Amino acid sequence: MLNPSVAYALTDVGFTYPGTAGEALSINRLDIPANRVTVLVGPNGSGKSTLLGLLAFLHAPTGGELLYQGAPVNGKRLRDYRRRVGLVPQNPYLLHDTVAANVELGLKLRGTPAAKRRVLAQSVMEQLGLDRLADRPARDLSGGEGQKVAIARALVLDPEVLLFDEPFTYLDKSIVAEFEQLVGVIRENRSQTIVMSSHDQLRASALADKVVTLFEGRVAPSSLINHFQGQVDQAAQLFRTNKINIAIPEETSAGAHAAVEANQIVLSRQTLDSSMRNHFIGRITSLHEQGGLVNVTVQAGENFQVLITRAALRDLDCHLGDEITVSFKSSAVKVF
Ligand SMILES: Nc1ncnc2c1ncn2[C@@H]1O[C@H](COP(=O)(O)OP(=O)(O)OP(=O)(O)O)[C@@H](O)[C@H]1O
Repeated sequence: MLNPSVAYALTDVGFTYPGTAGEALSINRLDIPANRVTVLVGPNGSGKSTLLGLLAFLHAPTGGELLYQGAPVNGKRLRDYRRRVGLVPQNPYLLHDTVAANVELGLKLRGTPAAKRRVLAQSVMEQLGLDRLADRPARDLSGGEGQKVAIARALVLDPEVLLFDEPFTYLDKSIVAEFEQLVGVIRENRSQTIVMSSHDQLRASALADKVVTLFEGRVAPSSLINHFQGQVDQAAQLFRTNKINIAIPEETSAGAHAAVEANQIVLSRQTLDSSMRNHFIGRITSLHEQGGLVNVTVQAGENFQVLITRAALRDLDCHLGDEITVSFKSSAVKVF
């Protein structure tokens, strides 16, 4: 049944690049909410660009079912669907022409009259601070400016979905702030579906209504901010990395990866007397502000990243290099 709050629904979706042996993507179940911001995070090669390619209808899944607004997407109608979304790729292709001509490109291909094209492009260029560059050859632009042109080219078509592949890669700090503002406005208006990929999990989380973590082509059960490799010792109910042993939920049987959300970890000066089964004593190796919270890195055998409020940090009265205990429940550990 059509659920208007879901833009894309994926069931058992697989994708294999032609001529390759293994699946680049294998997703059991994933909904992308409509008119919300979804961020895809995950390490290099985890499948973010491949998934964006499916959501942009560049290619059809090689297995499973992809529904867009409740309708199944198949190879035949990909071109029609493609017109409804705007993809800004990691390395956008720019024409040997002016910035304005590049921004107008999609409109031109759709047969929009020249006068209307100019008005629409002008408005988007102003919004992105590109208007002063309108007559410059696009090929002479910096990486960040080129990325902005590609963003403008997608925005000007007013698509139902905007897809951004690693928008932070080339953007310098001030442009990132502008981009975040733009996404914030679209998010508040609830007028378009946005899906973007990012390496920067914490920055992306601050922008997102939903964060999807990909790992080896699959959707991971947790973010990978605290991600450890090792193996399960089921008898001892432990996940053993080669540095520490982490208490895990009873029912866990196998998995070579364990992850704990940064906000599930508690910091304390002394080891807490609590029901939490995981306690590791370590030292603070970095402290920095992140989206109104403080990101504390603790080296306690493994590196742990913990997000706490500024008030909590003040109460703890801890500083760089101090000894500190990280604690979390076994139920906070996701093994996969
Ligand atoms: N055109 C292609 N042909 C064959 N294999 C590909 C192709 N593009 C990607 N792959 C493979 O598919 C897997 C997923 O790659 P993808 O580019 O989707 O990951 P990603 O998460 O976007 O990575 P990155 O963060 O490095 O951009 C990788 O194993 C990659 O080598």
